[in-house]
Amino acid sequence: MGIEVAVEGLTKSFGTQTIWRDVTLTLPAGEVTVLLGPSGTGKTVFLKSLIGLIKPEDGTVRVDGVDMVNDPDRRVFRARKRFGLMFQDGAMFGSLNLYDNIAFPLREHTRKTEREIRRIVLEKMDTVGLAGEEKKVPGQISGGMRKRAGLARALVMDPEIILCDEPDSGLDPVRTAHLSQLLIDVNARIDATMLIVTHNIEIASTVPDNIGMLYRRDLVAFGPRETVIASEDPVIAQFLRGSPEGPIGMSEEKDAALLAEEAARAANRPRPVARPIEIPAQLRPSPGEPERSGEIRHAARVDALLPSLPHAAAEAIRRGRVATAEAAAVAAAAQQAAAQRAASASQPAPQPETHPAPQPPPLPPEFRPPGETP
Ligand SMILES: Nc1ncnc2c1ncn2[C@@H]1O[C@H](COP(=O)(O)OP(=O)(O)OP(=O)(O)O)[C@@H](O)[C@H]1O
Repeated sequence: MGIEVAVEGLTKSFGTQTIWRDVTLTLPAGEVTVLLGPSGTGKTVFLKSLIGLIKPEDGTVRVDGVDMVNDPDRRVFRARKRFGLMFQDGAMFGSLNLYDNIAFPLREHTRKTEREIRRIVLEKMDTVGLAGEEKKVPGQISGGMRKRAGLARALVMDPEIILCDEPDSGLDPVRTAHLSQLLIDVNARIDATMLIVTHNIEIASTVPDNIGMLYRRDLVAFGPRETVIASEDPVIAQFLRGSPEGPIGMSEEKDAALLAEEAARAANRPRPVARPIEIPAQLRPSPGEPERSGEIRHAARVDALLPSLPHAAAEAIRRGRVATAEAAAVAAAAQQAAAQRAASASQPAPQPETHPAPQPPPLPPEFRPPGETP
């Protein structure tokens, strides 16, 4: 089970350069959170601050009673073992094969026997789809495999919190989609609290329970994925659309002259037709994986927020949930059909059978379309 990470009033500078100030957020236990932000806004610095590798000047990061910013090194070092870290480049030792790279934290930080280490390493390599690749060295494998090896290494110490720094960097869209699914499956299996730093809008809109965004030295958004995607804030909307138009410029922020020029250009264009907000379905665990308990807790929090949201956002959340439930029903039907095919292939005389169509989970009353009864 994952544990909560509570960040309060965190401020970090290097010399005269303020990276971010007064950042307050909570990574809810067992949920997946994505941290977005233009390049150079200090996302990696934030990850390093959570594990006490970088010390902010102000604020606290509390992990089960330990303050990773202000407590003595001994306590911070012990608490750091509860984190699993997946670095951008995989951070593999080039001279060690994958097995030894993944075994490294166990040999370094535990007194486990080689037999126990072998069991754990092979299990984690299997989890990330690298079974049989133990002897390869990092130079012999693709970027996607290196990422998965990095994830396997992050998992060997049974972390309660997993931090992933740009897990998708350098990956093609198909491998990024596989990695997204893998992260969701890992979350379903071990219920760890996860924080993923990424620029990838597809990951941000379909993977996490929560989204945070850093911009101009502030945390400008933090909340459930649905409410952030439905936000009308121009910075968030521009980032999620990946559009050059808006307050975010080439060097993080645009100057006033450029913004005024853009506004004048926009005023001369016909107004675009307002489109309804769309909240994509969230990825679900693969068939055979457990349900994510983080997802259930997250849904309850979103329910509590609904009455305070603008009508359009609440409606978009309702449609998003219907889409997620429909996607789940389609996946369940496909799984059932595959199981039927497998069963009939092994039977000499298949019997025709009828099955009721899978039902999506019931929606809470405020999500039901008008006139629909449960
Ligand atoms: N140890 C350090 N000493 C001085 N400045 C640093 C240090 N580490 C990071 N910085 C500065 O902090 C700023 C934020 O860096 P960081 O790598 O956290 O940004 P980021 O949001 O992760 O960027 P990207 O999305 O491009 O990876 C940069 O200006 C960087 O130069």
